Amino acid sequence: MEIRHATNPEDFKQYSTERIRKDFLVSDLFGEDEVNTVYTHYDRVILGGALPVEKSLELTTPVALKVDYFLERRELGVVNIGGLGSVSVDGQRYEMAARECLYIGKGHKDVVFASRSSDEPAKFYLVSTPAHQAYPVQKVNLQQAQAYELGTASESNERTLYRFIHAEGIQSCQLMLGMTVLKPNNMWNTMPAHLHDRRMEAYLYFNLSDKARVIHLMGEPHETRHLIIQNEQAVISPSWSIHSGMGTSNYAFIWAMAGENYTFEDMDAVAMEDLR
Ligand SMILES: O=C(O)C(=O)C[C@H](O)C(=O)CO
Ligand SMILES: [Zn+2]
Repeated sequence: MEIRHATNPEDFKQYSTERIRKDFLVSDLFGEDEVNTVYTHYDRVILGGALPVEKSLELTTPVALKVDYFLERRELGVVNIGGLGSVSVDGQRYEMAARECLYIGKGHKDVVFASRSSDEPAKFYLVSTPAHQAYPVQKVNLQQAQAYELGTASESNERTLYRFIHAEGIQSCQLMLGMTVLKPNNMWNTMPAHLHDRRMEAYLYFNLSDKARVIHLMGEPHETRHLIIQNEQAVISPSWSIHSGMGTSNYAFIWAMAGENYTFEDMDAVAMEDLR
């Protein structure tokens, strides 16, 4: 498991392109027949990917966690961005179609990822956060999730924001997770931008063609930087950073937050005139 340390926004101002990518861009989550994880010191969130092709894959316990099993003191959100598959939790199997989300609470010992077909494997994006209480395993799909229609055609940001794991949906200790899908010919997400100092956030961009890119904006509002992001790469957004993107085509992304407050409502909007 790779470990990413946290950054002070004052230091961040000096970072080169290479350093920004090294610290905040998460690539190569999805290797064939691999489970890959990245531990961030931002609210101790772990990002991961599981891509079972020829065999099923167990969620093993990285030595660095110093526990007997992965979910001993953690909870986990799983979203399938690939073909049909399943996730088994202590022997109970959950079929996972594309864009379905499974929440697995603290205390479950065995988690196994599998694909229905190696020609069109499932691809599981994982987000795990520390947990103090055991909430039940639950699954949700796009039809069942709370959906919000956001943006306007004139601002090129018409999109549907689905909330999966949140206070009025699947219950968790601190993980909040959902998916935002941009409509065709719409490229902007999360502009006007916002901050939420009580929570970090991570975005996994997907559904981009090989040549398409998202220009992701980060940093304090008066000192922004950018990352050029490819399909199925994630970006870590510290609590002091805006997180907004503009694509060369439309795309979708999975957002996940963790930290102190379990709400969307404590976000601070950033005025356009404050962006630099
Ligand atoms: O499209 C959007 O806007 C988002 O998806 C915003 C994220 O959900 C977010 O940043 C929540 O804090
Ligand atoms: Zn946010």
